[in-house]
Amino acid sequence: MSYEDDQSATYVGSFPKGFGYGPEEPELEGVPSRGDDKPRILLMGLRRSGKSSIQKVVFHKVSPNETLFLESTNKIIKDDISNSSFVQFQIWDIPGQIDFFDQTFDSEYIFGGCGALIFVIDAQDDYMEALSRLQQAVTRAHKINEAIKFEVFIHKVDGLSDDNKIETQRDILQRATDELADAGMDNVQLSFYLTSIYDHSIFEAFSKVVQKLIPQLPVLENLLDIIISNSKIEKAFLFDVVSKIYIATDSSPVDMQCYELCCDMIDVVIDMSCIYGIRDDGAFDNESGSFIKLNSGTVLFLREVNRHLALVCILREDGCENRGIIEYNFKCFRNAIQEVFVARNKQALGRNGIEGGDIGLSIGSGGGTTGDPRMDRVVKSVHSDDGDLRGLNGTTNGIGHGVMNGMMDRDNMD
Ligand SMILES: Nc1nc2c(ncn2[C@@H]2O[C@H](COP(=O)(O)OP(=O)(O)OP(=O)(O)O)[C@@H](O)[C@H]2O)c(=O)[nH]1
Repeated sequence: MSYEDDQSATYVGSFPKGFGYGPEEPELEGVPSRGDDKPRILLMGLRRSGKSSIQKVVFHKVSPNETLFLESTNKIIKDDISNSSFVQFQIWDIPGQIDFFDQTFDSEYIFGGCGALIFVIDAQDDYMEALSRLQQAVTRAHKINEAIKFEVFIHKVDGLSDDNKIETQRDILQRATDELADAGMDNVQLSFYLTSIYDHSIFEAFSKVVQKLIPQLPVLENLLDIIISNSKIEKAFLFDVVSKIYIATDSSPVDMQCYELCCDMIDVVIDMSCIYGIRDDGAFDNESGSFIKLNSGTVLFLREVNRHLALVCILREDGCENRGIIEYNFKCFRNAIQEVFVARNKQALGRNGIEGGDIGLSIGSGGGTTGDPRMDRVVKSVHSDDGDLRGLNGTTNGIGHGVMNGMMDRDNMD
């Protein structure tokens, strides 16, 4: 068994040249590349279950139909996904025929540095063999590395009716947990997802897998909660633009249609930028953004956070009467994200500056401080009794920022 890097997997298929997973954004300069110590995601499952297709569709913009004739993988393919600071990992595509008990399979090495193991089960096929392989893989991997997150993709569900999907998921979940219990591993948690490369389900599932590997997730979620509550936004996603996986969202539940709408918005903006953008490499720059009103009374708002990250929000038309406040709050949000990057970089460099953990703690504690003074400046848009829109300084911690308050106060402006 050879462990070669797949050179062909380092560019982004149909995306404009220069807008792939290129070098990290400038703010990461100086941070040593962590290479093999990046979180590793293993893609496992029987042959032809769809592992390579998933990887190609999600991270290399291959269209689902192009996967129809993919050749079977016969060696471990490593794919380095080094995008924004929050999206950095390796995906290892493990061939379906691999034997975990073979001496050439270095399970200590493979499972040892693994953050998540995705096991793909073909829901259109008989899955009994897949379930026994799943149990073998989980048992082996858990013995070596108890921290691994186990994610089961019940895949190719596009071929099943809605009732059949639910029934298949219930059956697989039941059997998989029973088998693990029989093997004395009932303490191991498996997460199940219904997926298909022919719709957004695979992106949604991958989003959730990747989020579990982002240590700053609670911080990001909190920042999103703050911006939505202060800007009359209904739902906000922080997207990795290239893959269209969302690396964080606010704490309200995710509705699949909203997610799809936001993905479509990214496509529209990228397409427009590529066609009419002034830069040769098209796509995103720090002025990228868009405000789209739909005839349903919904408004989509997209702003670039950095070269690979975008904030995409959904709001009601009456919630964007004062767009200035939203734009202003977005700037606070962008600065806050920037500070999270800085903290992360400092951590990566092992310096004793701001520590990412500290930020996470102070936000997560709900004690009122965001841990990030810039986010405390978020301006809250509220309707006063007389119907006026007023800008108030952030109520997240009660820390006053008189200047900002004065700037955004509608009465003062009048
Ligand atoms: N209907 C349907 N077909 C899929 C889906 N995902 C993958 N396929 C098809 O499944 C077949 C096998 O996909 P691969 O990605 O090569 O499978 P693999 O698991 O990597 O296979 P090995 O390399 O042999 O381990 C291809 O013809 C894909 O087009 C899906 O979501 N729905």
